[in-house]
Amino acid sequence: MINNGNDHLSAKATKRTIVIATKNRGKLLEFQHALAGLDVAVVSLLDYPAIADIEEDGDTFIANARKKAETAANLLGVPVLADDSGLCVTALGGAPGIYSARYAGEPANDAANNEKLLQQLLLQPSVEHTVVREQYKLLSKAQFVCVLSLYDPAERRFIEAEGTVDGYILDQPLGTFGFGYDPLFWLPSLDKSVAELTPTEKQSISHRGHALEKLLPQLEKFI
Ligand SMILES: O=P(O)(O)OP(=O)(O)OP(=O)(O)OC[C@H]1O[C@@H](n2cnc3c(O)ncnc32)[C@H](O)[C@@H]1O
Ligand SMILES: [Mg+2]
Repeated sequence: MINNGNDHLSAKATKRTIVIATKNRGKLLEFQHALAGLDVAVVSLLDYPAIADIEEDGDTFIANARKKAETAANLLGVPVLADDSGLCVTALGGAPGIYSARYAGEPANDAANNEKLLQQLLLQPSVEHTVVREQYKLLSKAQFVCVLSLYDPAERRFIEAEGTVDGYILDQPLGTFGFGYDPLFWLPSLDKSVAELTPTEKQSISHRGHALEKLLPQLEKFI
């Protein structure tokens, strides 16, 4: 158990608590929403300021998810779940991918990332221009990817799941819900952007929702 001098914080890492190795408030809200029915406190690394930022220097989503989960779990002495996710845009050869959070540089900034994404796409000669809702254009196919990894320090093992969702990149933001690239991600199956979905709707269709659904049967024994 980490000794950060705050007993009330250490006390959070007990039974009926799940720690998510994230500092992203948007992700945290989604986990809290998805796990609300389990009567479990969902806390994040924002609750443990003594834990330094974990460098995401892996080449893959899975490597980064494992590193975040294992590092935090070993420090806290409890199982920890990590999420490494991102946006892969076909016309950009899969970019920003694992670099999605800091696409426009440090510190991470959703608005700047979205602006950079549109700039990069508009430089591409191959961009598609299907029009939706009369004034929105679709610029490229894209996929959101989410890899979840839970590390259990007692058994020294990982449990993992991946989820994806396919869509298109819009030429301008649409909708106010969610976080990150949600206002630029169009779902043809719903005729909506991800940022137009309620938390429940996003969970039912998103990369994170799909990954969590797969992981849940194994996750329940840790919470
Ligand atoms: O590493 P942590 O602390 O969890 O937070 P992070 O924001 O750095 O998270 P990642 O390293 O996994 O990078 C994921 C980025 O991909 C984007 N992203 C992932 N899931 C998304 C979603 O559901 N909606 C919109 N953008 C998303 C968004 O820009 C995230 O910052
Ligand atoms: Mg990150």
